Amino acid sequence: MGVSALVAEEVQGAPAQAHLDKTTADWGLHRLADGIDQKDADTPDNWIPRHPKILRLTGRHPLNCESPLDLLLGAGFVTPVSLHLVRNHGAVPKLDWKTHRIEVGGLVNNPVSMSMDELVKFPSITIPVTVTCAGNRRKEENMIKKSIGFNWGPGSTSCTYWTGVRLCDILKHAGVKSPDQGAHFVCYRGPKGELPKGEDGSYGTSVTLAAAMDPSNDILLAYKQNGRWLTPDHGFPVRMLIPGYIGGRMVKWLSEITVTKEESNNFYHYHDNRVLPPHVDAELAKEEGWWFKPDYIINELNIQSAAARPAHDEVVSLKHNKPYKIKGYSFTGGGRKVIRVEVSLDDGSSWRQATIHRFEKPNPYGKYWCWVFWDLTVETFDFTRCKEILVRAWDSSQNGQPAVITWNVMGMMNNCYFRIKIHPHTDASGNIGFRFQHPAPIELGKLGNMGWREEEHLRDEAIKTVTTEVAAVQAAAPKPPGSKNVYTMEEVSKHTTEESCWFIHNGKVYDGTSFLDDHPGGGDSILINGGLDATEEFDSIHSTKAKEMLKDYYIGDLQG
Ligand code: HEM
Repeated sequence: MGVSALVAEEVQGAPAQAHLDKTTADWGLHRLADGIDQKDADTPDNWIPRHPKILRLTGRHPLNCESPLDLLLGAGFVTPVSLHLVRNHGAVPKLDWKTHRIEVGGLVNNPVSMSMDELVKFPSITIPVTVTCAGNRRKEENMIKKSIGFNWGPGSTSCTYWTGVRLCDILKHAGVKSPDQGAHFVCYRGPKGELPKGEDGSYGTSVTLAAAMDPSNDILLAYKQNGRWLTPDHGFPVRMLIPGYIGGRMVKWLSEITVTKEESNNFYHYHDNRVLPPHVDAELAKEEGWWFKPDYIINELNIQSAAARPAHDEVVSLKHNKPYKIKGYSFTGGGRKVIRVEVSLDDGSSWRQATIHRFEKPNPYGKYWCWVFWDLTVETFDFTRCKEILVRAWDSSQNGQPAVITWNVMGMMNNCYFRIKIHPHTDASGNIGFRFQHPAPIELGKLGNMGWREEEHLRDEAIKTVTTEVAAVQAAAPKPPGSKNVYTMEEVSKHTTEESCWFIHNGKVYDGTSFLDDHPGGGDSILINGGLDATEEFDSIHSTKAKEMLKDYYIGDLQG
């Protein structure tokens, strides 16, 4: 069976409902995306159906997306696969069920090369798991200072059923050696040559052998999501699934598992998914070897909560005092339980307890893998007495959320209080009420408004611009059209190939040709912007360091 046949296949019956309250999942919603989005048309992913409403966070390619909060939570406890967040570092590999193999080796007595047909013969389990990118809510951090990661909103979390074979069963089958015999880690990776960096261009990482062998952790080689074979974006034909861990450890397109003495030496294991102290920027991290200090790795998710209602830019009338339901999600990591969600309408002086809606039962070892939804009913007049809605949660280890952000260079694990500002609002007919403003939503509000952290950021940036860039621009004499380094749009649009690839950023023309092979985001992401204005896409993705690098590729200005 080829990829397209598998993707198009009908639901194979809903998965076992062992951990689910049957009334909560609307299986009718769980259809896959059924068409090629025009945004993918001229990218290497032009064979993958994707939902038109996903929010693309790194332009058209590679796909990194989350869904608008309203749509995500509106879909219920189980997220439709087409709305599930996607984190791709490059083009999606085109793999075939029939030829794909998983090699299991290293410190094992019987190395195994396993086909997919062989893998699915092992006993499997089906469990609901919330998968979250460690960069969830990174945009809020980036508004304080740009990290090296692109903007994620609060929607980079999703919950689906996953079906797969336990990693511990596969390791036992291969005759895994014991810690006494030097076995301490399980390393695993996707296909070689997939990504621009690292020795073999694969995305790989590791977990401890102790975690891998513990059946209470439910670590799976997953091959189905919501009852269907995986889609290409989610790792077809098989991926690692580690409940309660950050998404970055759940390697897709799983190709090799190796039991080792040391943790993974893959480039992405060290240079991704770390929380470094706030004084460490990208340069210092490299200079002082911070990427290799073992204490800064992140595995288990931290306690998190966010509100979907009131939505960003939602307006509530004050004509009558009415009940209003504030609602959102919360999750935590490591199998812990979310035990408390609290809302403050008085700047944190007092906290009201929200009602938690829990849809899963713990696994047989008492561990929880899924988000909860919560709500709290207040009265609209309550909003007259406050400027902000604050939300925070607690888990069963008494971990709470901090009030403020601690910035880190990768912009990861931001779980500060979710803060929604409340502004007085008068509509066109003179009715008074309130408008709500989220911190840093990915899409603009209906009224065209941005988040409050973005507004603060823009104010800071504007001050910097006035003092530096504008002064420099004013000092430079304007160049007449047709002179050596002023280009028309028509001229720029001719440079779209590997031999000559130009693009525009903020009215300046850049020649990215010589950087195609070395670009950390892959040559394709620059190529598909060849001849175009890439300002918006470039700014949403890149760090300050990357922006500084641009000047090396500057060749002139755009006419006008
Ligand atoms: C010569 C121009 C460019 C330079 C110097 C450059 C530099 C970089 C650098 C240093 C990174 C690593 C992350 C960071 O430090 O921000 C990166 C990542 C990336 N860049 Fe560029 N870039 C260029 C052009 C572009 C263009 C035009 C696009 C498309 C709009 C693009 C898309 C990406 C993507 C998708 C990533 C990967 C993000 C991820 O997966 O984390 N780049 N680039």
